[in-house]
Parts: sequence; C-alpha cells; structure tokens
Amino acid sequence: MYSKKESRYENCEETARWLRDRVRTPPCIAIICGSGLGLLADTLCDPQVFSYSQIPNFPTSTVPGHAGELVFGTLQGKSCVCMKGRFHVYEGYPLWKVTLPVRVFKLMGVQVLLVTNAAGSLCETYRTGDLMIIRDHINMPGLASLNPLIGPNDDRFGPRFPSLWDTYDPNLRSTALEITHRLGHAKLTHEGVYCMVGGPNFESVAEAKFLRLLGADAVGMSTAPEAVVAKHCGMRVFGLSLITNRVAQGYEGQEAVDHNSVLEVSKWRSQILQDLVTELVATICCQVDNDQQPY
Ligand SMILES: O=P(O)(O)O[C@H]1O[C@H](CO)[C@@H](O)[C@H]1O
Ligand SMILES: Nc1nc2[nH]cnc2c(=O)[nH]1
Repeated sequence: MYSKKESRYENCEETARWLRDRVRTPPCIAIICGSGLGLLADTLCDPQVFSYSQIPNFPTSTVPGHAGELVFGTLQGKSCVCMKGRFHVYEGYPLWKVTLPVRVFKLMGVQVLLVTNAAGSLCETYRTGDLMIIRDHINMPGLASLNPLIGPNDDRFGPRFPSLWDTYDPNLRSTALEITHRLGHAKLTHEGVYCMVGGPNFESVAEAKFLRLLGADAVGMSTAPEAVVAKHCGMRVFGLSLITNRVAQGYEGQEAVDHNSVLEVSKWRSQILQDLVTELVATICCQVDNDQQPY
C-alpha cells in the first residue's frame, strides 16, 4: 500500500515543476470534477490541457466519466486548475497516488480545493438531482487504517496529527448556501455528511442502513482522502455532492443503481453544479504564487 520511494516529497516536486514550467499562470484554486462532472473544465478561459498520461508520476483515469485531463485556465478571472477525472482506490491505486495531485497543486501554489462528486443519498429527504454541500465526512477506509497520511510524515506538507474538525471551510459553505438561494436552487440544496466507502460495488441494503445509522447523508467512493490531504497541507476545502441516486434501504420497490445512470444524472444536473462552483470561485480571494517557492 505504502511505498516510501514513490510517495516522497521529491516526486510531487518533480511533477509540480514539470507543470509549472509549462503553464502560463500557476493556479491558486484547484477543482476536482467528479463522475460525469468534467464539463466545468470546458468553461475555463484561455485553457491549457494536459493528458494525465503526459504528466510525470501521474496515474491514468480508468473510469468512464473521468476523461483524464488536467486543464489550467481562468474562471471568473481566477487562475484555476481542473482535474477532469479523479483517481479511486477501487481502481487499484494506493491512497498516496489517489491524492498525489492535491500535493502537486499545493506545491504549485494552490490555496483552495473545490471537490465535487456523484453520490447516493441515504437521507430520506434528498432527491435524485439534489445538491449536498459537504459539512463533514466519514472516511470509512480511513477508520480502518487506509488513510493517505499513513507512513512517515513529511513536515514540509503538514503535521503528523492534523485536526479535521473544520476540514470543510465554514465560510465557503455559507457563501455557497447564499449562492444557491440567489440562483433559485435553495429547495434542492442541502448540507450534510458524506461517507466514503472503498467500492467498487454499490451498497448492500444492510450496509446502507448501517451508514445511515452512523450519521451519513450521502455515500460515494472518493473525496475524503483528497480532503484529508488538502487539509493536512493547509488548504481551504469545499466539497459538493450531486445526488445521482437513492441508496436502497429496503428490499422492495427500489431500482438498482448503475454507473450509467449515475452519469446520466450528472449530465442532466451538471449545469446547476457548474453555476454554483463558478459563482463560488468569483467570491474566493487568493493570490497567484508567481515566485518559484517552495522549490
Ligand atoms: O466520486 P466520483 O468520482 O464522483 O464517482 C462516484 O461515481 C462512481 C460510481 O458511479 C464512483 O466512482 C463514485 O465515487
Ligand atoms: N458508494 C456509492 N457511490 C456512489 N456514487 C454515486 N452513487 C453512489 C452510491 O449509491 N453509492
């Protein structure tokens, strides 16, 4: 799971330097696009696109709906990088690799991470197509020692024992809520707890009931490791789930979920999600790190 050689600071530095040598403006905001939600990246102005396969040390995307491209450009005048496709543990990647892009972004000067995902609803009042602003998460693999911070701690990234009580930035959350009201989406927006499971199977009924009892409002197979690593290295984090399906908590009258239906709902609702993220980016104050620090 953990490889000292491959997860070291110098690898992230090499990738960051490779990108920084090529991008016109280093980013101050990073956006990770969830399943089927990559269209946001197409709205960046003055884009520069890199296929993951070109980038040193980067994994490649293997999941439909994750194009496998890094797009640099500006959104609302802010210098951004968008991951059109993320990495998941179920693809066979170790957690340090799943989260490597976040550390690379940190070394490029990113201060704010916006994470989106497709998720199933466990909360009775959420409907398919709703949005959930992530207030907190339950990192199920993390609780069982599958945590991206396991291994020798490199203090250049962050402390050995980071606190996670305020991982999802309260100011970004309240600003996002205001925006959804302004855009007329208040009725379909919730704030709740995202639970990450390893996947790739969707939940059994008993598992879904168990996760609900634990306090989870939505469940997916990503996001928590990225948020943990971003918080560890001092970034502000905002998380947004698109509810693509209801998770069955009974044995009758439920429709089975599959990845195609997840992608269909993402396509249907991606404009709403894009509008919210775009408006949120407009409110974020951050400075482009133009000097070559920290390397
Ligand atoms: O979390 P994202 O990448 O949005 O993808 C979600 O959608 C896929 C299942 O359809 C899983 O990968 C789940 O995590
Ligand atoms: N684990 C999990 N991931 C999802 N991603 C989208 N929907 C779901 C779901 O119902 N369960």
